[in-house]
Amino acid sequence: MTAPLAKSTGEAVVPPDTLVRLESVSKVFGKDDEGHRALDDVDLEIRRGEIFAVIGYSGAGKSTLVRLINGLEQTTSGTVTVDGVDITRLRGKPLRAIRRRIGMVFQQFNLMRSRTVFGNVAYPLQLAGLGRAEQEDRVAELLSFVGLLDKAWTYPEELSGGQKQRVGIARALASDPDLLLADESTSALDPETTREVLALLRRVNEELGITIVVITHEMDVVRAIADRVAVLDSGRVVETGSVRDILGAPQSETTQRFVAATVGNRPNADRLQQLREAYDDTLVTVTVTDERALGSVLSAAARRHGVDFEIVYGGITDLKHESIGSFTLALRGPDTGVLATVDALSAAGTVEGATA
Ligand SMILES: Nc1ncnc2c1ncn2[C@@H]1O[C@H](COP(=O)(O)OP(=O)(O)OP(=O)(O)O)[C@@H](O)[C@H]1O
Repeated sequence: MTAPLAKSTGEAVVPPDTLVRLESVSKVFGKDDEGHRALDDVDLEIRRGEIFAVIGYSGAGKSTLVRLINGLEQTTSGTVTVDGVDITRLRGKPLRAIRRRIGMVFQQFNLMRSRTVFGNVAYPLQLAGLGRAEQEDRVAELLSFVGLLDKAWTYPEELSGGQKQRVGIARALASDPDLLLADESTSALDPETTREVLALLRRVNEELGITIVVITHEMDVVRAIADRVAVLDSGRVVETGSVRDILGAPQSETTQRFVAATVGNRPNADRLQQLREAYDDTLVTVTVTDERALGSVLSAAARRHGVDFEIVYGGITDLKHESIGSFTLALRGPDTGVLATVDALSAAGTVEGATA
């Protein structure tokens, strides 16, 4: 089963590897001057083949963003382009054609209780007018992909939350979408089931080549699955970049809060103050993607500069394909040696907070 990506219309001015682009998008609910600005001047670019996460607290505008991408809502200003087609003012048949190429996965699964698993997954195929035999083949293919072939004749209420979500994913894949929008798709699940569903979404991305937009309020989800992430705060994108960069060196206060809640390897301001009081030495926090490089810098520092070190805080965080380590070090030794060590650490990673 493959999901061939439809070709762009050719009229597009967007780069060919961009599947979704939002340009200066604002969405105001209610009257313009006294209305509520759910999204405010948002620019985003989602590339073909990636898993892109949008993270934000409740009310940040995440669901509104999803509804704009799948054409359920229209922008107040700005444009949304999907595969080269500006969908901002599309209506009727052309809009439906684009929407068929976008699959949706929901937090509450949205399965029909009166239909079996088969009936739920077959539903979009029925709507598309496929014959019974074709429906059966396709549903069998989809259910074996999500590991639920043996549950075809079961009703949703007999399934666990994780199984329900796997049915939801199978149904979303039924029409061979180019893009899957997963709106808080693991928020109703326990941690173990969350891991299973995220692993399935990764297979959807890697084996079927489907671009995925993951909407979440949990940095753990971003960390486990995404390539890039945008941080949404009160309707604005406050930071966007690779997961590695965002987790390694979060810039905005909102991002720092998300990262601190998940990663736990960077001291917060209070903890840093306690460490400063407890250690007379130079304290630095160094973030690296190659822990071995850090090890060799530190052993060279001891040898060449007579600088001793102690790890006073830190740890390693696993990302999708790599890991990042963040370590707060107390460096002690001659001033010139400590400075030379900080320089060498800067070459191995990102160094922050050198305090004498
Ligand atoms: N149809 C609507 N009419 C009026 N206000 C709306 C509408 N939809 C959303 N809003 C408001 O827009 C803001 C953003 O809502 P949205 O649902 O997009 O946020 P969210 O980040 O998805 O939050 P949550 O995680 O709680 O679902 C909220 O203040 C919300 O109350």
